[in-house]
Amino acid sequence: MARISRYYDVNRDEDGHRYIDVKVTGFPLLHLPLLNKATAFTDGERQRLGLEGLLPPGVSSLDEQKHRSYLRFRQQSSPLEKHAYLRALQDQNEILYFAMLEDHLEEMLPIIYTPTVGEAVQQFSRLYRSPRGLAVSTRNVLRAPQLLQNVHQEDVRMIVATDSSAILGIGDQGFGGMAISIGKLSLYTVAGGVGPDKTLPVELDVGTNRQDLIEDPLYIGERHARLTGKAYDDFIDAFVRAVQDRYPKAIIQWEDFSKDAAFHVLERYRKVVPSFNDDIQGTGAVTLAGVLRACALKGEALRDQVVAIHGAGAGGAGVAAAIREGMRREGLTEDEIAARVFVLDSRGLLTSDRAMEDYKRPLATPAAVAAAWSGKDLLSVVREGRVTVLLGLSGQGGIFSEPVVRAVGANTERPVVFPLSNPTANTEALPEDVLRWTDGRAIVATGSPFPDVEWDGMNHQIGQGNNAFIFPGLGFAAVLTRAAEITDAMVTAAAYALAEYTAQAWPGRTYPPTRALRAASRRVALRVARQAIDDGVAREEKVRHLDDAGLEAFIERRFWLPKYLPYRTAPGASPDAT
Ligand SMILES: NC(=O)c1ccc[n+]([C@@H]2O[C@H](COP(=O)([O-])OP(=O)(O)OC[C@H]3O[C@@H](n4cnc5c(N)ncnc54)[C@H](O)[C@@H]3O)[C@@H](O)[C@H]2O)c1
Ligand SMILES: O=C(O)C[C@H](O)C(=O)O
Ligand SMILES: [Mn+2]
Repeated sequence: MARISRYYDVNRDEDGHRYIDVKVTGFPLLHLPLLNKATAFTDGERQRLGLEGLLPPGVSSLDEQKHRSYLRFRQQSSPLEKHAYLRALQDQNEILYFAMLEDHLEEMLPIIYTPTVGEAVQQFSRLYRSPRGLAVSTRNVLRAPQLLQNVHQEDVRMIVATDSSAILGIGDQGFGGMAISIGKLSLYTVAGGVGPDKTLPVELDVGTNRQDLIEDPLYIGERHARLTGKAYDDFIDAFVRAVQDRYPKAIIQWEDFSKDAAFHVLERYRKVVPSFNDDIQGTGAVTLAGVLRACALKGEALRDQVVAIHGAGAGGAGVAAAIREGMRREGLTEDEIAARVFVLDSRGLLTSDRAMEDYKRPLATPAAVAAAWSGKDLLSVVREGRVTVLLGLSGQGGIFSEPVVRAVGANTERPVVFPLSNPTANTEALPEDVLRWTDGRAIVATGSPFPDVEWDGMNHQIGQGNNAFIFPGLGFAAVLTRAAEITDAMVTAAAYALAEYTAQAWPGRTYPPTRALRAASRRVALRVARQAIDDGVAREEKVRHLDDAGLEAFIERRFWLPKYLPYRTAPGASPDAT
């Protein structure tokens, strides 16, 4: 039936129940993370699969295994130790890993994902224990088709690929960026319903410009400067072509490419292979959603706001484009928008009379708008532009200083301040400072998780404005509809879906709590799938004529859940043969 892996398939018995046809038995079976049930193998399975004597005699249920693993998790002494523990569990038994994650999502999300994943990236060579995903590097990219053949999965649908040139706000990380691809894909499974057998994390190791990494004897990546220009393009071309040959149904998420490469790679491939850039598009959508919610909490419209975006890289430019689109939908003209959305890079406000990279041009403020201002730095822009919404995507920890935040607070009763840079140390301002400097009037959301803030007897929930609320649902919808392309309208639909879900389920908040990530992702998936159908890019026949209820049921049925299935050996397979 479904071709899943070189090592197993999933079939249905006479009664329609799913079971796994294993082609591997004995010791190797206990070392394949997608197949290993460990102590949950039943006595019958142990006898049939050549496992007798290889496991302790006690047979555990998944619940008992979860309990045991959770106790061990709690004994780890630091977030990084916890991360390493969960990664090791993932590499031993993926069903158990995801089952536990599902039960403790809010507690474990900051461990497998932002912020701890940032540390895991930096320590990758030191933490490295076992292989996961695909490492394409300058030494093997010419054999990319063969590398893809070496992957055991037969039907990969979701790929997260990074060249590690701009990981979170911590820059070039060489091979360590693989931890980000792995972490994002865990969210695809736990929040987005994409089975782990359908996911593939990829590191595109084009080198690193970090001399300290190149000289570190423990570093496990390529030890040379990054490829640039044609050599870089040839590298990515070879990867994309090999993916298309082996996995024609795969969607690619480009992750943490530094600004120029981010835009270049997105534009070069988005019509070639269904793909999107998470930092540009996912971040744009999640920020638009949160700002729409903040406006609703203020009792105002987006079109009434003046927005400053600090940081003009992949994230900042994506956010600017999304906010502009939101204002367009509320009826503002291009000229009106240009006078309401200000983008700053490290040299200050982008104005049309200034030198800047091409991708920034469409975001520049007409020179006339700011001609009379006393300065083009952040404080001047906030004051003289009368900014009411301040968004941080510069990766510069603490750059939203007290005067800047107070200045936003002087322009509006409810200032909206979102320091969105990750990880925690790169946050532009601490939520409690923002609330203190605005006498508790600010609406605050951050990219990394922060606890609630008590101010003047009031509890302020700090929303997590992180693209984790967008990409799992966006990618899942693209997978389910077999989208030929990920259109801008699909990304925008994701933003409005998140805002709609939050308004209904969590009315007082900018973003849902992370324990609701799965429910939020389902809504995102539903709206994005609808948009894919409306845009004519859905290649999956089965979804094209479904109404919303039908589409929702389709998504629900396909949402992967961590459960052990019974095992049979394929006809002809004998114990210990592979
Ligand atoms: N919350 C989220 O979901 C989310 C998503 C994407 C990115 N981010 C964060 O945004 C930050 C930037 O990421 P990126 O992918 O855009 O990186 P990038 O390398 O593409 O861009 C960084 C940009 O920061 C700006 N910058 C640097 N120093 C500055 C300064 N002193 N003043 C003003 N601007 C300055 C520059 O314009 C630069 O282009 C990171 O910290 C990242 O974690 C958050
Ligand atoms: O990885 C995250 O937490 C969000 C975002 O993609 C980032 O680069 O910061
Ligand atoms: Mn990112």
